[in-house]
Amino acid sequence: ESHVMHHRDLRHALDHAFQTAEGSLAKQIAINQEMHTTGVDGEQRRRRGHFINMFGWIKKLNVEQSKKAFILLAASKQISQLLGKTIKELQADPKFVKTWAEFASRYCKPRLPACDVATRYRTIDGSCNNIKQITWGMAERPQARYMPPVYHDGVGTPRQFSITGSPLPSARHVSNVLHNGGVSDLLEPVDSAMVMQWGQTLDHDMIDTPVVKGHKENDIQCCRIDASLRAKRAPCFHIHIPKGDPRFLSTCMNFVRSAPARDDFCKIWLLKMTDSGAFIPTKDQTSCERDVPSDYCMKSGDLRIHVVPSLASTQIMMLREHNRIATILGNLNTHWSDETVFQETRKIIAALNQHIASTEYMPIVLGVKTMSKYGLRSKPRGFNHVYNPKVDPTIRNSWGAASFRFAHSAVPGDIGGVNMKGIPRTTRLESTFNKPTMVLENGGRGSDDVNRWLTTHRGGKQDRFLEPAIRDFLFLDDTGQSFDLAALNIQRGRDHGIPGYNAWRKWCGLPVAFHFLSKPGGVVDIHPDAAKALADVYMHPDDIDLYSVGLAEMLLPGSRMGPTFACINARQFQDVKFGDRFWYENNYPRTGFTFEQLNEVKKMKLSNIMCHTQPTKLVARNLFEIPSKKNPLVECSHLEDMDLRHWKEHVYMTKGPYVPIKLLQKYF
Ligand code: HEM
Repeated sequence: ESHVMHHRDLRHALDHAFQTAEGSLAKQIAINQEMHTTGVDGEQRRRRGHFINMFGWIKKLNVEQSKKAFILLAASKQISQLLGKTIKELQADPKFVKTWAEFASRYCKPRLPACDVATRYRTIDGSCNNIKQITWGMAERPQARYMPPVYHDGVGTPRQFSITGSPLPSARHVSNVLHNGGVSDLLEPVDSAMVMQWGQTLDHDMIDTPVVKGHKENDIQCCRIDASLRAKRAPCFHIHIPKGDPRFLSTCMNFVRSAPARDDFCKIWLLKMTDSGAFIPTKDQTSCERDVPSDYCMKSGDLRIHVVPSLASTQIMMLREHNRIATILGNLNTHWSDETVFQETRKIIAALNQHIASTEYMPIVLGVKTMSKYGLRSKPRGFNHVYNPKVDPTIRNSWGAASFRFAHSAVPGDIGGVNMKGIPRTTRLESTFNKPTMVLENGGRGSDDVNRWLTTHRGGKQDRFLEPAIRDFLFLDDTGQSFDLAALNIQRGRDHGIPGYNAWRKWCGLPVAFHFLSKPGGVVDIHPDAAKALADVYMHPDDIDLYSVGLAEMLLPGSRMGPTFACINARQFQDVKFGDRFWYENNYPRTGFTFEQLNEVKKMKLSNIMCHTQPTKLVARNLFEIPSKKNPLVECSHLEDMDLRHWKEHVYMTKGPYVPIKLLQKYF
């Protein structure tokens, strides 16, 4: 009927919908202010809520965008109610879509950056990487999707029912049955804890600190009222805690935000550091807990740096490497401006990140076979020109909210340090959350001990179980309350509208499951024990939350994940690689490396960086595997190292005048 609806009536309805939405926003702001003063769920528990919220921090810049997004979502719900039509039906009506776009336009003019397409370097926010689609992969943009979302109401309420009609199990219940301890059916890995840690470091680089707890202006949404990105609706998204649960858990989870994405592996490693090589203090001293008077919260470019000492320690390693390289380049090229030294160094650090991810990290977690299938292997030498301007590198929410959280299972229950004499000590992980003490000991040299520990001790087993440190005691506070990371992940998936198991199996070209048995027609990639646990909590294989089932699948040989996670993770890395104009192996004279420079980058391993940045004399060549006969400790001086003399004012720095945009577009 809507297409026969009188134009004036439609305008009237839309007017009403937007006015109501503005009203709801005002109410929401009042609730938020209340939350801000009382903590997420009450005065006493303020601190724990504060830390979980840091994963959804609000930056001033995005508050306005967030408000607009809220209005768009509220208005789309209103109009759907007013006209008695589903969003899908409305989207199919061209007249409606046109009028909606007109009304929505004032809420969704994207703030587009001005691009200097001739620049040699990545922009800070990742914009203009793709010359035609300048926001692809840019920071602070909504996440994209591989598949349309699945919401209870088709707009934004998380899934609540099984396809059979009965209620979905509570996220905590799933966590209790599927992710709690138990004897693993998998082999003991030789992975060092650095595998786990590098994963988190990489992930935090690819998904910048989520800044908006609501979705931002989104041009797609404006034209199609596509609620694929969500707005914050209420202070709390409750996780039902089953009766008799042994833990005193918070039932309240902060809301999804459309986490911004970065297309590259490149964080701006701040140049400013303390004399002993740690991050300097930040102005905001509330982003960590200071147990010792000399502790301080660090300024690193990512608020989440304190979450575990091992994250801060690896970031410090990269900070020092940046400054080491910058010093050498500055001495080699005394006539370069500060900016040139900074940018050339930043370019090398980004390349090292991509190189280590592709040649050391991914072969372990994805496995070489999957990497080959998705074109993810770097060439041992020389260029490997892969850029394809049609590929959108934007982070997909199935990756951020589910599949790349796979390594939460490898988070060990202990964390520790190994001092210069090789003497180790360990602490329970839960006593270190958000505390910089371990890292800042000895003026920041505590991080060296942590890095030595990470590379010489095993990580947690990659299976479907999470350590109590994060499943029961995440962000434990004085009142004894905490979070369950597995439950958060499951709930987050529903919050993001991530479709269930079979939808992903189909998307990946894998057989779908009609029953819970580990035989044809069933959950063939799942061990019978795990399949039984799944059958205990879910009514139908279609319903299974992606995070849980991804962990439950048996690992592909030579990898740390099952076929469904491997498919989504590999696809995301593929998009990030092929959609990156600045991919380190690309053969572009202005923006890329010279042949010689690239080969220097390709000599490097994480062990080189470790040797450069801390007074460690002995390292294993492969820092992702604990030292063994096969992977013995060697002297740092025995490692092949990169020669930065190839960066002495090279022809590529001076060559060529400004290239007109038209020409460039043709060229790329
Ligand atoms: C070392 C201990 C770790 C802790 C304490 C930790 C904790 C957390 C927390 C609290 C969240 C937010 C949960 C939510 O509210 O949705 C999160 C998100 C996430 N974690 Fe972890 N994590 C750890 C390690 C890892 C590792 C090893 C990986 C992967 C290799 C990883 C990947 C992710 C990803 C991809 C997200 C989503 C990030 C976003 O959307 O911004 N984490 N983690």
